[in-house]
Amino acid sequence: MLRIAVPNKGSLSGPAGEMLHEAGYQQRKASKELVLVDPENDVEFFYLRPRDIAIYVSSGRLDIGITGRDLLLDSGARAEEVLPLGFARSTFRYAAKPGTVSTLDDLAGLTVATSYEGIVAKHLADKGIDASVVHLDGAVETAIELGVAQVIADVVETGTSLRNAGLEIAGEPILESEAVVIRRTGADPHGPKVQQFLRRLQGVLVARSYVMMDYDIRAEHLEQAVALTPGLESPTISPLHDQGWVAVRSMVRTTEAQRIMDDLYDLGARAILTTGIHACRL
Ligand SMILES: Nc1ncnc2c1ncn2[C@@H]1O[C@H](COP(=O)(O)OP(=O)(O)OP(=O)(O)O)[C@@H](O)[C@H]1O
Ligand SMILES: O=P(O)(O)OC[C@H]1O[C@H](OP(=O)(O)OP(=O)(O)O)[C@H](O)[C@@H]1O
Ligand SMILES: [Mg+2]
Repeated sequence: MLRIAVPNKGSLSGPAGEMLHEAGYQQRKASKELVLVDPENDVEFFYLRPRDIAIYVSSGRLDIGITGRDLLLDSGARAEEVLPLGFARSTFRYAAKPGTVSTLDDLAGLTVATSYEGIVAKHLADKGIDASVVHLDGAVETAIELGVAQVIADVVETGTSLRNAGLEIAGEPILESEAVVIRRTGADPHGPKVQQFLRRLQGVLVARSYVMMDYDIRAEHLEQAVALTPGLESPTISPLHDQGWVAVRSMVRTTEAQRIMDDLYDLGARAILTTGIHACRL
């Protein structure tokens, strides 16, 4: 049975559960459930603190886990990213009172408060900056106001938390993060159960970002139309009863669908339809 670590709370938890549900797996009904066996799919889910997931996976006791790239790197655990999942996107940045820190060199001699001590200590060492790091569990934006540090390093998504605390970003992002699937470093990458799990999640990612587009076009414009909708491999072309026309079916990116429909219409295509994809295997 495949053993999978899933975040039990925080920003990763809800979207991870939704993605697993869309991939056809049973998910827990109550947020207090810690373990769930899904016998039909031959998997067992362990709901763990997001910060602990890389450690469990690196120990080899669990086969696979969903966590944040930033949490994986911060843990220093021997686990590696195998599939980015596109949710819980954030950047990890330094911030300070306006006018106090403009370049990384200005951090020298200062104290940085963070919940991600592993990432920050490594970044400072890599850049050769001699600054102190103080570990706090959360709400680090307040550390500057309360005099515990002059700088913070934290997750930034919209920037609202920084603005509310009267802070501004200092320097370039330390890293860009999103939810990722992780495995123990060096684990057999070809195990059939793991491959099936990854294919299911990839299917969800594709279903979320593509729609199926169908349209009719005069045969003489087919090549131009196909250039607009090349599909993932190649579009399906079917004859229509009226021999001057053909029907085309192709997958297109959801974000580009409206522009492509306009361009196809201008080319003379008609009966242009898009339909959602619920699940797929590529
Ligand atoms: N506001 C946010 N937007 C997007 N991703 C976020 C946000 N806050 C945290 N994350 C991501 O969530 C993961 C951290 O999960 P974790 O559960 O520890 O913290 P949290 O979501 O801040 O929840 P909490 O602080 O309530 O425990 C990291 O990968 C981080 O990048
Ligand atoms: O840029 P924003 O959209 O404001 O998001 C970033 C904030 O979200 C997270 O905080 P959370 O609410 O999880 O509190 P925490 O600091 O206790 O983790 C993170 O630690 C930042 O504070
Ligand atoms: Mg948080």
